[in-house]
Amino acid sequence: MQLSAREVSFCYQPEQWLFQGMNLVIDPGEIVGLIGPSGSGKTTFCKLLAGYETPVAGEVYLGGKSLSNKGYHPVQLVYQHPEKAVNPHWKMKRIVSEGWNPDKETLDLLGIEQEWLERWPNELSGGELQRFCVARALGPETRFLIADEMTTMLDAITQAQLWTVLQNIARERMMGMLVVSHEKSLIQRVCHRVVEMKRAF
Ligand SMILES: Nc1ncnc2c1ncn2[C@@H]1O[C@H](COP(=O)(O)OP(=O)(O)OP(=O)(O)O)[C@@H](O)[C@H]1O
Repeated sequence: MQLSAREVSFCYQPEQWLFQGMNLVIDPGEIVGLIGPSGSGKTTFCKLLAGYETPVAGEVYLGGKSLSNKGYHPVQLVYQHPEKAVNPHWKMKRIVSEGWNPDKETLDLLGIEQEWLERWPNELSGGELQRFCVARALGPETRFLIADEMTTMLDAITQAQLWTVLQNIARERMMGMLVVSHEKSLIQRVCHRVVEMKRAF
């Protein structure tokens, strides 16, 4: 099952195009890097792939079909700020189980300690919280993971751990990934190929 953007164009204001005619195909198990200047629309493109925004022109397909917003979304997005991606009024146990019930093996792989499940989001570090956001996104129905500056705020050890786990999962499950980062070394290390987003203006 491929994830593909075909001739996708997007603008927040009429006629003020952020990008036009963007094409991208990601194969199962493939890890693609997305780079480009600040403000070129990388995050917006990620949101289109994950179904958070709808293209103004063109279309995003998953397995040849238009994206559906019903049920568990097979394209999951994890972004830079985990604290903005969780409900502060829920304990971690409930947050991590929003889309599926992560098994102990997945939690262990991501270095999530059982005791953290009983905590509130503000009782965890950014790195600990991001591990939960990754676990939440890795349901068995996830076919593609969109990682938008996912480890930018984390220390080097946590970064390395998370990427090693995700590379293994991508290979074992044939899960495709799009990795957005300004860090060239990370992109080179993790991705099979790189595409560049250019400003439309
Ligand atoms: N909801 C919104 N409404 C209006 N404009 C927006 C909205 N979200 C983003 N923008 C604008 O769209 C442009 C692209 O933003 P986006 O976050 O997609 O870029 P980016 O390439 O991911 O940038 P960075 O590398 O700095 O994270 C920016 O100029 C931004 O101000």
